[in-house]
Order: sequence, then structure tokens, then C-alpha cells
Amino acid sequence: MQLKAMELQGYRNYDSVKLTTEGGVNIFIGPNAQGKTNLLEAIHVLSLTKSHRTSKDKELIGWDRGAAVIRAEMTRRMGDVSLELQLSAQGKKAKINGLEQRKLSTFVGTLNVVLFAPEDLDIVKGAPGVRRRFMDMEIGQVHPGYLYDMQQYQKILQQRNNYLKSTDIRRASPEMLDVWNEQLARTGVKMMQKRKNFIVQLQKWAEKIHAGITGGTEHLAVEYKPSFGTADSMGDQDQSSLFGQFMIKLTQSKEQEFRRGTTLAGPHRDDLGFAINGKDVQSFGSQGQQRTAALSLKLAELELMHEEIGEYPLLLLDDVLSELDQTRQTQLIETFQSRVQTFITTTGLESVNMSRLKDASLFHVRDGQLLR
Ligand SMILES: Nc1ncnc2c1ncn2[C@@H]1O[C@H](COP(=O)(O)OP(=O)(O)OP(=O)(O)O)[C@@H](O)[C@H]1O
Repeated sequence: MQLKAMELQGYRNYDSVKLTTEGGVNIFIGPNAQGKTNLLEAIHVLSLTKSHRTSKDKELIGWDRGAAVIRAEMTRRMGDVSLELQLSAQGKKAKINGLEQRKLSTFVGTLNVVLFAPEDLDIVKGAPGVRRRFMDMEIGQVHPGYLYDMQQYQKILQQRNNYLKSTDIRRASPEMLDVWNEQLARTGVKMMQKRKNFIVQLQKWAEKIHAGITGGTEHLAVEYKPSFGTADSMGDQDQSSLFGQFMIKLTQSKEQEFRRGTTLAGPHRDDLGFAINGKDVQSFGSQGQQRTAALSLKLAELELMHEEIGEYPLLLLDDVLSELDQTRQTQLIETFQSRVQTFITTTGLESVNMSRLKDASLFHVRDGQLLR
């Protein structure tokens, strides 16, 4: 798929800007704090209706504006599509080809993206939240229903946590807790199964790509680690037995949960594990191995999405090339070159291996203005 044109109004530091983009590589260059990441973020928001940097939509609206609008013209395999997303204090309004969508879930995933930012290089070693976000962003685009389940889950979790915090176990209503447990487990199980399936699919690509980058010397394994039980034991289970396990876990943790005022099991505590040649990368991997594993995962994400939707998503590289050495940079560039429309932000071209990039379009970014 390809983004052909984009327009931003009142989005962060963009008052009003239009740009046309090329099918290959588009580079946004400029000093710090000029609006480069804001541009990639806008493309990401148009894909998922959510920012990768903040959960507060208000932050996306220009400080002196009441609303932000992102418009785009794009080409997909099935034809041309125009997208519009409006953000205001009243919420979000989304249009596809001028038609307002009653549900945001029908809008999500019309434009698909894979975003690679420096914090993704921490995906192996960083906090579990980074790994959960990685799963959620990809699954959400390909299975929009997942985002709905996720929202529901967050809502129930919040209410349940508030209750655990504000109530003493001796005065707690068992009926009330039962209702929340059931709702939490019902939506949680759906998320867990989608995460498990996603990781199984991703593993196939990641393993192959990682072996390619390391000349066949390293075998990368990615494992979904649910907050209770194991991914293997989830293998043949239907939703009802997983639901039963979740309910038991919640009942068993009741005393501890009241003591700590928080829910201790569920998808909000899931994680991923990585092993190279059978050894845990989080504990034993070198920094180089961790970075290569992160790169393999991102490239696997591109291939998996291609497999699932039949075309390549857009690749957004936010200041990440300068973080990769020449070998890994070359690997990345050669993967997307001529197949994937790519958007790169950078403060300077000296850190980018330009000799490998064919026909890149360059945009200078200065204080919310673009100059081609
Ligand atoms: N809601 C907003 N309204 C107006 N301006 C905003 C808003 N949010 C952020 N900004 C401005 O956007 C600029 C930051 O833009 P951005 O994060 O895209 O920087 P960047 O060019 O990617 O820089 P770096 O190279 O440091 O990552 C800052 O000047 C900030 O003040």
C-alpha cells in the first residue's frame, strides 16, 4: 500500500500543512523538536486512531486549537482510498471515502503501518510494557476487534482495581467481585488467544530473518508468556477451559490482591521471552544480539502483515537508523528497498547509509513547516 498525500490541520505543531509522498523512501530531516516525529505519529494515528507516544488524545491537538484533522489519500491493492480523522474534546470522527464510520474499529487498519523507534531496540531487554505494546499494535491493525476487547479489558481492570484499593477484604461484596472476575476473564481470554496465535506466526518469520542476518549461526525463538499457565498449555485449550483457569487464578489471588490493591493476573501482566540458541537473551544476550533480535522482530512484523493482508504496510522509522550499525542498517534498508513505502526521520544524513538508498525524497522540517 502507498500513502500518496497527507494533510494536517491543528495537529501538534502543524497549523496547516500538505505533502505529497513518493512510493519509495521519504526522509524527513531537521534539527530536534521541529515536528519530524509528529509527522510519523500522525500517520500512526491515522492507522490505529492512537498515538504510539501518548494515550491522551488531547496532546495531539495544537495548543491553540480546538480540533486536529489528519487527511490522507492512499492506494491499496483494492483501489484508492481517502481517510480522514478528526480529534477534538468531543472525541474522534473517522471517515473513509467521505463516509463517516459509526465505529472506529471499521476505520482501524485501512492504513497499515509498522513503526520502528529507538525504544523498540529495547524490546528484548526493556520493560514488559514495551513488549505488550508491540503485540497490541500489530494485532490491533489486522484484527480490529482486538482493540475493542483491549479497551473493554482496560475499563474493567480499572474498575476492579479501584474496588480492590478502596475496599477491605472483610467488607467486600463477593457478588460484585464475581461480576468483575467474570467480565475480566471473558475479555482477557480473547486477548490471550490472539496474542498466542500472533506470536506463533511471528516466530516463523523472526527465526528465518534472524538466521539470515547472523549467517545461520543464531536460532531465535520467541515465546508468549501469559501471566498464568504457559503458552504451550494454552495450545489445545478452548476458550472455556482457559476462562476457567483465569477464574481460578483470580480466586486464588484474592487475598493478595486486596492487600496490594491491584489485579495480579491477566493480559496486562503478559510478557514475551526470547532465546538465542536455547539461551535466554534477556539474561545472557549481548547488546548486539538483543538489537539484532529487535531488528528481526520488526522485519518479521512487516512480513507477517504482508502475509495476513496481502500487501506490505508502510514502514515508519523514527530516528532509528542512527542507532543501528552499518551491517544492521544495510539489512534493514535492503529488506524494505523497492517493496515497502518507508518514512524515515533523522537529524542528519551522515548517520544514514545513503549509498544503499535508491531514489529517496527529502523533506526539510522546520518548526511545523515542510520544504521539499
Ligand atoms: N499539542 C501540541 N501543540 C503544539 N506544539 C506541540 C504540541 N505537542 C508537541 N508540540 C511541539 O512539537 C515539537 C516536537 O516535535 P517532534 O517530537 O516531532 O520533534 P522531532 O522533530 O522529531 O525532534 P527530535 O529529533 O528531537 O525527535 C516541539 O517543539 C513541541 O513543542
